Amino acid sequence: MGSNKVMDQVWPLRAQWADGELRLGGFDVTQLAATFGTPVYVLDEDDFRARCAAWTTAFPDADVHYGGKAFLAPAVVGWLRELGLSLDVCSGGELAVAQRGGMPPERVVFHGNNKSVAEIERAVGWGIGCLVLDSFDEVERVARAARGCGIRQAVMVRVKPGVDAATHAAWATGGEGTKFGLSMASGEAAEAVRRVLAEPSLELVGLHSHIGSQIFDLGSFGTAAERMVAFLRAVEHEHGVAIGRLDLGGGLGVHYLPGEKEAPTPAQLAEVLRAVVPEDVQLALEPGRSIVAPTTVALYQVGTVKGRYLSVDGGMSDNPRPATYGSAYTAVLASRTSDALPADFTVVGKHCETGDILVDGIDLPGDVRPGDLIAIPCSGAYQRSAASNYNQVPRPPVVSVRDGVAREIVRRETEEDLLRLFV
Ligand SMILES: Cc1ncc(COP(=O)(O)O)c(C=O)c1O
Ligand SMILES: N[C@@H](CCCC[NH3+])C(=O)O
Repeated sequence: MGSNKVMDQVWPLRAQWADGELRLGGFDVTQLAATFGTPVYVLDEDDFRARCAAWTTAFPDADVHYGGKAFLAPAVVGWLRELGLSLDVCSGGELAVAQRGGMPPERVVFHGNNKSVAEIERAVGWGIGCLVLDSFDEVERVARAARGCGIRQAVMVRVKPGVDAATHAAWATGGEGTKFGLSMASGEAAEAVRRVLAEPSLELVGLHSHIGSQIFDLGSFGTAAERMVAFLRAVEHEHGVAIGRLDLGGGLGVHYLPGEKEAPTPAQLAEVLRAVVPEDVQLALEPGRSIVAPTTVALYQVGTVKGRYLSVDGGMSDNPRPATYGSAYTAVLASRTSDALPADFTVVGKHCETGDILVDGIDLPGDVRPGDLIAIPCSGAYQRSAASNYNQVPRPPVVSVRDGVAREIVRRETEEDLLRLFV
């Protein structure tokens, strides 16, 4: 067990193996577990900041909107604000977190295929930077809300570019079959543009596409960009207007397992897009997973060891990804070293389903025992943000570590929190 087991891209940049245990942001995992309990999500704030900087450096002239759905908290909003990033939200709840975190409204973009009238009115009334229109219904609804506020609302139209990028079917959003956006091929998107331009209370500032999430093939981003640029030029030609902005969404993939070849970087994506997007078009991007996933490690305590089953104190309620999508993770014994021969374990949670598996088949020291801490890296995206209270299990906290300070940015949920919902 050497330090090399935390040198892989799946770990936060400053994860170390020191004095026989895993250290995150300068804190031993046993210390973090003693202070905050387990399960706990530990987020390395410096790593988060460095990954944001990698995007803004790779795209110095673009607007980088962090995809808040991956993981959002008011503290995160504060970091984004400081770092000059903007924010993409897709619900009233995410909007509320943006507001709590003090994000200026003009730096927020609101997505979603079914924003409620109340959400639209709230966003417009707040002075939100932009709404991304996803249907003809929304063209009318947002126009009405803007008229009601006596303003002209900046909007984009979400377009299906017809790009089927290689990823899990549930995360692919660029093809004709998706529920998101309006079809370029069928003429629906062009019709939406016409309707927007006919509404005096709407200002068409750009076009938007997002081809999906966890995508490694840069060529797919390039193809989508080419189609969107061609569409943008066609719209400009048809209507004699300049559409200054192209938002190409998020979706850059990360690796969850050690030893895989390096994931594509923002700089590599920038190279591909620079070759396609003309200089007079302002680019916007919406990375979520690629910023936050590798910054965070999930820490669990082993409760029971039964044959190959290693049961920990969390599970599918705090990380639904393996049970939902069959997503693969790695895990390490984090609280001590061991010379015991490795054995093949299945790390399972405490929920009442056989499918409540966190890591399906992993070599861990054969003497792993109750009380040990297990760390699962690359746990920052779509885990705590997608957590549930299945089996009335309270959701774990998120602790950020930086500069010798470890603090809860999302506190642990309590049973009182759960009981407060019942009438
Ligand atoms: C519109 C939009 N933008 C950005 C994102 C963020 O994607 P990712 O976390 O894969 O970067 C998503 C989620 O897939 C999305 O739906
Ligand atoms: N929830 C998915 C990603 C969804 C992408 C959101 N638009 C995941 O866990 O990877």
